[in-house]
Amino acid sequence: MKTDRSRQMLAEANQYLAGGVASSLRAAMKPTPLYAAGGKGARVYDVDGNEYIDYLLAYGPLILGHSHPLLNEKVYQAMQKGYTFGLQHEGEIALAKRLTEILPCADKVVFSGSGTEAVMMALRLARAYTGRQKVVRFHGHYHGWSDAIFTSFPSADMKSQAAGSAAGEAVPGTGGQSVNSLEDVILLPWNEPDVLERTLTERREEIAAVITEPIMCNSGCISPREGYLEAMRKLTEQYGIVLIFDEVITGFRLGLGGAHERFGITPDLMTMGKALAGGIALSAVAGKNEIMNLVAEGRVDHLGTLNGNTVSTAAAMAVLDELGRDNGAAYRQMERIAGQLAEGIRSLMKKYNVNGVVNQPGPVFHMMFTDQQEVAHFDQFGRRDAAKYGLFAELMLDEGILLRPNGLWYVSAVHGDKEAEETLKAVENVFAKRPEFTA
Ligand SMILES: Cc1ncc(COP(=O)(O)O)c(C=O)c1O
Ligand SMILES: NCC(=O)CCC(=O)O
Repeated sequence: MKTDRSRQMLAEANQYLAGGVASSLRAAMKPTPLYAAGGKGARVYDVDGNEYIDYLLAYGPLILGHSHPLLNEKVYQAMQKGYTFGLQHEGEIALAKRLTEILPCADKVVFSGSGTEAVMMALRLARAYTGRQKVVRFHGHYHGWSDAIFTSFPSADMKSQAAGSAAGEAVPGTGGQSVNSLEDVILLPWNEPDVLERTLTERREEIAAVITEPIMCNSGCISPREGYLEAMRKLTEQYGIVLIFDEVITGFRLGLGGAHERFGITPDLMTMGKALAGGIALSAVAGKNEIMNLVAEGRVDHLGTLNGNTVSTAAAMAVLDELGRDNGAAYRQMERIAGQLAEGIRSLMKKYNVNGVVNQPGPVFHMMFTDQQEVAHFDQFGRRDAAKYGLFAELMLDEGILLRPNGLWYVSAVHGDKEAEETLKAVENVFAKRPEFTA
């Protein structure tokens, strides 16, 4: 695979763009960060003329794949009237109404630009609502890069998360983060009901919110243990603590109603982003009236110049139309293809004596190389062979498959049998050719 042009462009970018890439994670791609030339459907093309089946999907948003005709049409139509007004417009009412119809937890919503902002807003609402300061979050989860909650990127560096773990202390994850920013954050291991119960019971007077990914997609796509989220719901309710589901990944991906609909557990607040507008910047917080009305009452400020702009709201309506069509055909398709891939990879692991685990809760899954039988806890995720997976992702590029270097795969509604078949062939080629994967 040729990468000359991408390498040249990175060298040029480095002169003007700090770090060369637009989000720090992207620098990790081997053999070099790639430059996109375009994408169509499930495929993406780079500037060296390589074509890939895309499972990076822009880190999650491209749930309808690249350049989807309906999304293009609706965005173009919206642009003809104006990109954004700073005035109110019909599209934001339509989308807000639609979200309250499809999300079980949503009486009302507010719009913002990124998942990071949605999380900031949800935490603010929770503190205002309860009059308390502390927030419980968990090892291995990621809730955006704001000072208020950032503790390092889980798959990139486990150390800072582990450092304070015994004391429930969260440690700032990056240079420049206010050293006091996490004073109000209590960091706990996830999927441990006893630890949660003890902490919430002992510190209930101080805790405003518990924030969790309903499935730990950022670290191994680990599912909650039986009864864990139910216990979390029950305890938070009992102690008047706001339960926030961060559904920036799971929202619109595990189903139109996200993970909370799938699990039948209604959080007080939910954050969403990524897939919501199919690749155009838009995020939102949804929740129950009691909390969301703090905005209407002027007790919580919610701001953002581009919030609810015409282009992003039109894009989201198109995404929701397409995902809701034919009684959720898109979800059946994504589930089927993701299941086929996960099962196929597991059988190839067996066939070639490769030690590994694939956790596949839905159209997002995590593939790991490890000697362990299962990865059901963050500690087990920490023991996977991340470097080996990095090599695998690099070798898959040669086979025409674009993967996120950390093991997380996203499947879109336009990935079909042909893509799945080509992909499994590619996995087989890598396992067959390279002895380092065989146990
Ligand atoms: C669960 C979760 N929450 C929040 C975020 C932050 O979203 P964004 O990158 O749009 O700021 C992400 C991913 O980036 C995420 O995976
Ligand atoms: N799930 C976390 C991400 O996808 C982060 C993407 C980014 O900040 O570039």
